[in-house]
Amino acid sequence: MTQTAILELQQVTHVYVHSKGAFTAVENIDLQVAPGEFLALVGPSGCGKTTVLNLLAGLFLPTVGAVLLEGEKVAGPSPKVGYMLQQDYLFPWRTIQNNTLLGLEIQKTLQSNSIDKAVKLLDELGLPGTAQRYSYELSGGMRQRAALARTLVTEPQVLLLDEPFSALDFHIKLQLEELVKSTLRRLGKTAVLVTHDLQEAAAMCDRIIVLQPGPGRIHSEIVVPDAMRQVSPQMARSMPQFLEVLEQLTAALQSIDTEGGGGVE
Ligand SMILES: Nc1ncnc2c1ncn2[C@@H]1O[C@H](COP(=O)(O)OP(=O)(O)OP(=O)(O)O)[C@@H](O)[C@H]1O
Repeated sequence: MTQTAILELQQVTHVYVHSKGAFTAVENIDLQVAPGEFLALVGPSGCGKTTVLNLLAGLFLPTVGAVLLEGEKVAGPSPKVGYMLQQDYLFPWRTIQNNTLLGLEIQKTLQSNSIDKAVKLLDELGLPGTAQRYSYELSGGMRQRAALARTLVTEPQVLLLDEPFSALDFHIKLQLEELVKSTLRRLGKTAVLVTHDLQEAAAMCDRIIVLQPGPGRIHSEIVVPDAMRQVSPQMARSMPQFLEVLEQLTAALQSIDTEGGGGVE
């Protein structure tokens, strides 16, 4: 075990077993995520990005190998890990405040100050005055902000983000990239982002892991230059190093394509 890793995959292979047989989705994955690190997982469709995220979340256990959270073997979902998806999954019959409180209710950790905490978080995430409104009254970008509030209210150490911005308009997506990066940095969280958007990975993350399919393995990793990591995603997009990272990513995906590992998205 690497002492400094908050999350770790050790020689992880995952096989899905279904009625027609077994399918190896990912094989021999070794991966460490440092505390406070922002890691992106990219790669062609079907290379195992969501499988890796679900393994990190403890939603299922690896067929071979181990997943460690703070050095402890993961045996199921942990309150230390929050998960945010492309769809917001807000309940339409609950107010935004009560949607935000859902995680605390599930964890049975609701306290007298929980409502204040939820409302403060909604304010901080740019949703003042929405606590008593319903999700159908909000725009897609506002709903994803509410989903982020619901994920953060339980104070997870690690956030797993599975294409959380992919259903949004470009400029809303840029706004949320700014908000998520600045909020998670301020709170000192660790994050793993799955995305098909190479620009998003380059603008938001410290390190990018490129996976290749057939079965899913690590193809390469790209460390984002320090200068880009210190600034907002929007500023990172305007730096010359941004194009260099994109070129490296494109070359990695092209080489996977050439090797016949699957289509590049
Ligand atoms: N429950 C399951 N049962 C059987 N096979 C599965 C299951 N879930 C995923 N797979 C297969 O495992 C492989 C990896 O899937 P996964 O969803 O992790 O890939 P992905 O890189 O996230 O794909 P995408 O980019 O399209 O979302 C795919 O070939 C997929 O068909």
